Amino acid sequence: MRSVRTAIEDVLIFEPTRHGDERGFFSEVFNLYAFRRAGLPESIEFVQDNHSLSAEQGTVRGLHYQAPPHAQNKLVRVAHGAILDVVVDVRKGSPTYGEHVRVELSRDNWRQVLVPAGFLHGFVTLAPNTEVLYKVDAYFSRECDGSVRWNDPALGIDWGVDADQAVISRKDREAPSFADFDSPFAYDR
Ligand SMILES: Cc1cn([C@H]2C[C@H](O)[C@@H](COP(=O)(O)OP(=O)(O)O[C@H]3O[C@@H](C)C(=O)[C@@H](O)[C@H]3O)O2)c(=O)[nH]c1=O
Repeated sequence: MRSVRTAIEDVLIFEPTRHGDERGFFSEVFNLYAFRRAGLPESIEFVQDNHSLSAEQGTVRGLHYQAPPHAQNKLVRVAHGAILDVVVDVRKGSPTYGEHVRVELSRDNWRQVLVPAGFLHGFVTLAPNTEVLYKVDAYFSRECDGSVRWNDPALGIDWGVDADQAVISRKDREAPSFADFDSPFAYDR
């Protein structure tokens, strides 16, 4: 399995092998040994699998984080459809604080992104009926669940969708601005 670095340290892209034949394909979408060899940190042990369906193209989910002590590393992939995945560094003191990477994940490119704790995460769907699956290494905590306004100009993210066209939850529409966000994460190097 290949892994690819991104412009932000610690945000990794994994490319598991897909074995195609006349029936379709087979793929080990997660193999702990192979992922460790490809760069998944030893400290990450996944405990929960999540799966979401977004019916409409142009659905935005994000930007989300879970604060300590329930901070989550996430390994994100797409089983059907496609997304533009967005990861924003909010580790205080990080040389890339406030910067983001965008990665297209799809049923066709079969890529996975590691979203480290200390990053905001969100995506916009690029196709109808897109199914996103991700592993997390801390259980969901409603109290530690937080969000930042997805299209805050201060973040300068090109989502490729206008605010009045995006399908978005009420919680995400009302999320605080980046200026009002006091990040609970620190850069620990
Ligand atoms: C995230 C989550 C939500 N829920 C519940 C809470 C709520 O009633 C319902 C829908 O939750 P949300 O609106 O937060 O779902 P959603 O907007 O899809 O939230 C997700 O967005 C992406 C971008 C992420 O990175 C995830 O970590 C998560 O924050 O599911 C759980 O039971 N467990 C979970 O782990």
